[in-house]
Amino acid sequence: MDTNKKLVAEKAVEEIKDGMTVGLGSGSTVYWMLQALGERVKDGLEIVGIPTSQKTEKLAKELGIPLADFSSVDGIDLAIDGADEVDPHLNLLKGGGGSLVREKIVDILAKRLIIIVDETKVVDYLGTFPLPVEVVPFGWETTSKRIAEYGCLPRRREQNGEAFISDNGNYILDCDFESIEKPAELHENLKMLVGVVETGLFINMADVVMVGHAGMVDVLTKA
Ligand SMILES: O=C(CO)[C@H](O)[C@H](O)COP(=O)(O)O
Repeated sequence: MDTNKKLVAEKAVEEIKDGMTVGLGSGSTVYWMLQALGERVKDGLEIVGIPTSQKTEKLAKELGIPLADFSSVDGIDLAIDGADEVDPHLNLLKGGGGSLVREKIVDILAKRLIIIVDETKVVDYLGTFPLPVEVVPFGWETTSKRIAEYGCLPRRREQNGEAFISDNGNYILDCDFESIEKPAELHENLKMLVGVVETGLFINMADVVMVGHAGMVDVLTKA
């Protein structure tokens, strides 16, 4: 399985050129992207990265990938990120690693967003993977009940028996919808709820999805 993740990650890194400011996504597929990018930087590639999570920041530093101060960059040329699900319209469900807010802030700024996944992530409808929704801790039980009215079962994410805390100091509710037929509408409705910071639905954001399967890479582009 990791062979496909590595393959697709290496293919995406070929798109990075000298002088670019690059959004660095999060997750186990992005791990391979960072490894390949670290090698290219060692060979002289000159780029700066904007990490989307503390984990990515730490790994990028270890690999010698130069990072920019986000507040000082004019724009992002290219972002490369993973996803938990991709639908036929290239809408995404993300946040399995809990980094959805920073990922969305960085990915939305990028002139081009490349998503790297293996074939297990490609679905007809989003929602088999529970939708991560980041909420502020204050009054989270109330927020959770209001989210549930949209037809899901929200569960607060736990780690080592404690509430999982995002890089932004918030909780993540994993919301089991089973199937999301209208992701754009659902995203807009959930965003309207006070207490919701962001949802893991990335609508109309990806320009390219690279899918690794059976030792090959399929490139899906927006119709
Ligand atoms: O959204 C994410 C983290 O918040 C990741 O991109 C997503 O979970 C995919 O991760 P992986 O490549 O490990 O399957």
